[in-house]
Amino acid sequence: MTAPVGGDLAIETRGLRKTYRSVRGRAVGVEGLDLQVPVGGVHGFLGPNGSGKTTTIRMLLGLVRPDRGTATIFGHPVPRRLPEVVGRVGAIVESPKFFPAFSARRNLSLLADAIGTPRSRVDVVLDEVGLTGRARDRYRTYSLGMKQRLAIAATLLKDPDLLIFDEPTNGLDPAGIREIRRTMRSLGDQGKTVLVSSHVLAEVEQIADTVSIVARGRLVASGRVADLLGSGAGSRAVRVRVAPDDVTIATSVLETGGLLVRREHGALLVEGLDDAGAVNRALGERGVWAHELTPLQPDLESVFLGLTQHETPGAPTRGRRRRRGGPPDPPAAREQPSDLATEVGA
Ligand SMILES: Nc1ncnc2c1ncn2[C@@H]1O[C@H](COP(=O)(O)OP(=O)(O)OP(=O)(O)O)[C@@H](O)[C@H]1O
Repeated sequence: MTAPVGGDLAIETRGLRKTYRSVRGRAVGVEGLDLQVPVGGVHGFLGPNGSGKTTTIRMLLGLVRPDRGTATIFGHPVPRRLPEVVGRVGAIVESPKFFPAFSARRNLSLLADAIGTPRSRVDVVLDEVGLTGRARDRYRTYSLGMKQRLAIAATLLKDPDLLIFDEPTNGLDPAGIREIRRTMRSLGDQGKTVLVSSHVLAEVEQIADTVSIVARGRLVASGRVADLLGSGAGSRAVRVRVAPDDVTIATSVLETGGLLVRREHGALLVEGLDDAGAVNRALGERGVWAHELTPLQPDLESVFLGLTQHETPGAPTRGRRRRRGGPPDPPAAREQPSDLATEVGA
């Protein structure tokens, strides 16, 4: 198991389970989920489509009743004691409704009145999400990204300590995604806790301090992003450059040594090694000298794929299984550092 994320927890679930009625009996939404979200910073809640992220968030917010298990927000059991803590929580689960013909400022002012928040907060939150310059324009003229930022602004009106965003960048273009990311990071830097669900790893990798990875309703890994990426544990792939005339012999030497070699942009991507020095040695023994030998760090995407791709229904969720047949797994998927084979769900 990775090192505990430590300190107080904004969210904790234990053995959380939710099934839905389906034509084929009961479908599992969440299966015994143990989740720990530390106070402060951005926590990525990651998993493929249908892995139970939305169901979990809906249970935390009292929108869906769990079959079993417990959940707390800032130590308050939810949904039972949700009223005690709801003032500290802002969430976007579905697209909120705004009046299309009203400006952002007018929409937020109405909302501030409705929830009993001073109107002075409106300009603060518009600034927070970078909408000050467009605050007087009608909502219907906004891009999708701006609409989503306004939704975030609405959740910030009551200055919550915990923000829960379910796939907030869905459908946005790269500029919109960047804006939302920037906003979430800034909230995390202010000491707020941001739980952001996503199935797009690359997005979360850049802003999350800690992550939980779920597959088929269960936790398969959690911890600090740096730990999950195996920092200090070494990389199991290297990029090798040799003289163009040596590419064929270098490929043959390395493949004979049991390594997987791919050509990529004029370089060789070598996978399946325990020690990058072995590549150098093997080449040197055949009189081939590398111009470049760069260990490659696995990214969160490959960690995620390694942990979630091979989950099969009813299978245990600890560790990973190798695919039968087919090409070898990518480096991070094939050989995770031991702290990746976390058993937080255990
Ligand atoms: N209201 C419902 N009725 C029946 N099954 C449901 C319902 N809501 C969710 N499910 C099922 O529960 C499982 C988990 O769904 P959920 O939406 O929580 O996953 P998710 O990780 O949020 O997925 P996505 O990234 O696609 O939003 C899926 O198999 C889904 O089909």
